[in-house]
Amino acid sequence: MNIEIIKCHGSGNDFILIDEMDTLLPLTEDERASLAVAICSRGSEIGGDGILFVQGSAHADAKMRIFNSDGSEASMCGNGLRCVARYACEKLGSDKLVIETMKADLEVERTEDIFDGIPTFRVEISPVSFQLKDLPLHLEQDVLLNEKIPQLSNDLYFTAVAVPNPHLIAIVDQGILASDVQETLSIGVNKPNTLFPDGVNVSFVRLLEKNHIFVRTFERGVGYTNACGTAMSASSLVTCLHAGNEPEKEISVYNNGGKVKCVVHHMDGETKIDLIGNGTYEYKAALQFDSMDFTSVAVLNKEEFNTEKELYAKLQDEVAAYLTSFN
Ligand SMILES: N[C@@H](CCC[C@H](N)C(=O)O)C(=O)O
Repeated sequence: MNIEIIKCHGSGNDFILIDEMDTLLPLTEDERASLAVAICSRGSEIGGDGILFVQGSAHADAKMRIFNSDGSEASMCGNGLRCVARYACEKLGSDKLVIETMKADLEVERTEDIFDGIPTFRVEISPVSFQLKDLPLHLEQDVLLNEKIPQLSNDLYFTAVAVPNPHLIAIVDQGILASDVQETLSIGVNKPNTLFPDGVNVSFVRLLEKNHIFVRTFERGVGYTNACGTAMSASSLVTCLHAGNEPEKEISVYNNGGKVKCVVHHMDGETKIDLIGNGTYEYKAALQFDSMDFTSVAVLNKEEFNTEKELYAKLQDEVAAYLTSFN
């Protein structure tokens, strides 16, 4: 079987994008999961945090399905949606589309470059829910807003939010960020456990200056990634609620792969977040598989997007220089 791919990333959160808009690949659900595990493995020639399947939609312009590198399917992926937005906008010749995702149809649009020459997309992150049943998080209460979870830590204050994939967020200082607290805690809530039966994305947020934050996420189904778009959106919201950042204003969100901007909107009792950032292509190629366990792959006709990679490296240099002043 041959599969055409585009290797792409949003803030260094990297994906293998597969176009099924015209014809679905003849893959069972189990085979989609096996494909994700095989080609996302960092030991494989490709490697990635997940697969983005871009499909046709009965009612929207296109549909995104996201599989994590462990083969689990997630309801949403913010960085991935920007890559899908770019792909679908270019394919359909439009600057603004609606993309169907597992739980919502989301608006996406091409917007002003976040850095000279870098294709940039604004994607809608919604629906937002603080109801613990929507993560799920099993506690004897309905919501968790800047509160302790004694089973996890005696010191940290957590907020739980679904956007709609599940996030657990703590605002921390540099000492905690530099420690192994996040990794230990994240591994605990992503193995069989009674608090989070479906696992959870865990983010530690450092406040830099007003409307500027740093976010690191241990992703469910993956582990540490350079960045997680839904987590950066949810973290921006949490800092508006608990740390003096402002809704309706751009919040610059720095991460280990670059930076994005988020804008938190509260309208008519509903919360939505704009996630704005790059959709960068690394290369395109055809993958040739001998068998449906996808363990052996030949990468054919590889074409690199070198200019895009060079421009993105400049954004990363600028981010590194900014972050140095907080060390
Ligand atoms: N990296 C993504 C989120 C991918 C899904 C996540 N690991 C989950 O299981 O919920 C993003 O950019 O939002």
